Amino acid sequence: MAVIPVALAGREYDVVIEEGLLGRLAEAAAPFLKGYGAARRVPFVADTNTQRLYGESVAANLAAHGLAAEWFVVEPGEDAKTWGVLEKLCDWLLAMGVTRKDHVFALGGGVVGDLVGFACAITKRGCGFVQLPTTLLAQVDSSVGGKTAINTAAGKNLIGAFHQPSLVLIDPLVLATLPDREMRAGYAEVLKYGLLGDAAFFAWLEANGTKVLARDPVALEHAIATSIAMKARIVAEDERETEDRRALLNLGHTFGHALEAETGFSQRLLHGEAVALGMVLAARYSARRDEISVDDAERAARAIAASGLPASLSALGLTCDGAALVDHMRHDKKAEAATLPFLLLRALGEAYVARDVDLADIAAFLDGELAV
Ligand SMILES: O=C(O)C(=O)C[C@@H](O)[C@H](O)[C@H](O)COP(=O)(O)O
Repeated sequence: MAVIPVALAGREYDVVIEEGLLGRLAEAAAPFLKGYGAARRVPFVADTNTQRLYGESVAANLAAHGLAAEWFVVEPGEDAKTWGVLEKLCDWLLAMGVTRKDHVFALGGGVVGDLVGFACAITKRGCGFVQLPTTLLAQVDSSVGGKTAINTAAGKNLIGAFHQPSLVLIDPLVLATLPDREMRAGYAEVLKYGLLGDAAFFAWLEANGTKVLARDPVALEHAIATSIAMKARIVAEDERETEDRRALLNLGHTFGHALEAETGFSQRLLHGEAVALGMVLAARYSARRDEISVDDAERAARAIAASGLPASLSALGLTCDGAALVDHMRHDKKAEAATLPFLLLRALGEAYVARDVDLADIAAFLDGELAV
């Protein structure tokens, strides 16, 4: 078991990692479970998969404590992060009578967590929520740190708010049923922590990545806890991404979000896969600027490819050119009046924010990568 505090003054919360936590939800989340009305209803949001897999056991555990789980269920996938679904969810929370002192439970991956977090940020101007992440990506990344959002036609996560959860409960056992492709997509974010800030962890992942992907309990818990410890530290230092610190967590995302936009946020490229390819591009672009060696860039690409993640832009079969991808990047939330900051590498294990990147050069670089 590991407990990692996210040290935000006055709003500190814990991330608890322990096998079997979901089956003991009523005990683990006791301070945040109140229940409305005579039936003592508790609002849960899930997707059809997580509701089918865990709905019954969660409801039984709550029932044993005199509480009744009420469900708002969305379709799996990014289509749930839309205005339409958000509106229905907020109306449902209002109809349930949720107050600012209450907590909504988000049982699912990053899509459910981001959607619920944003709904809770704006319902009654802010009610509480508890993250119960069921994918590796949500466990190591999106459930922690309070970035909540929906997507719009203009791009990914462009409408949202910073709204921290009150508790994050991570049960690594739920990953047993996660499809391998989703597991690999989450593993991309684990590799990200090594690449951006911890060379020793990156080397450990090169040696132990197969065990993590095979859900070896010891390797998996180490990977999750190390990832979250870094994220918690960075979020506590720069909660709202104003000081070039939290932006480091965006390594691979500027390229990645552009690829997701170009592929229509579809199953063709999952978020973690786009980030993996984005990190390869960030590493290669860093080598193009002579900031890391070509050998190091290819070492990063090999670690990504060895995990079964996409490491070649040309293999995606896109029909667009580099300029079209750069157009998607112009919507990046990191964009400033005169420049678009890029997350690049000074070393494997040391990312930094570059403000001197010429977008025409990025387009030319991407044309080269599309053609290789
Ligand atoms: O928590 C953060 O900060 C991150 O940037 C983590 C990312 O991995 C995550 O995908 C985040 O939601 C992306 O943020 P965005 O600001 O680029 O939408």
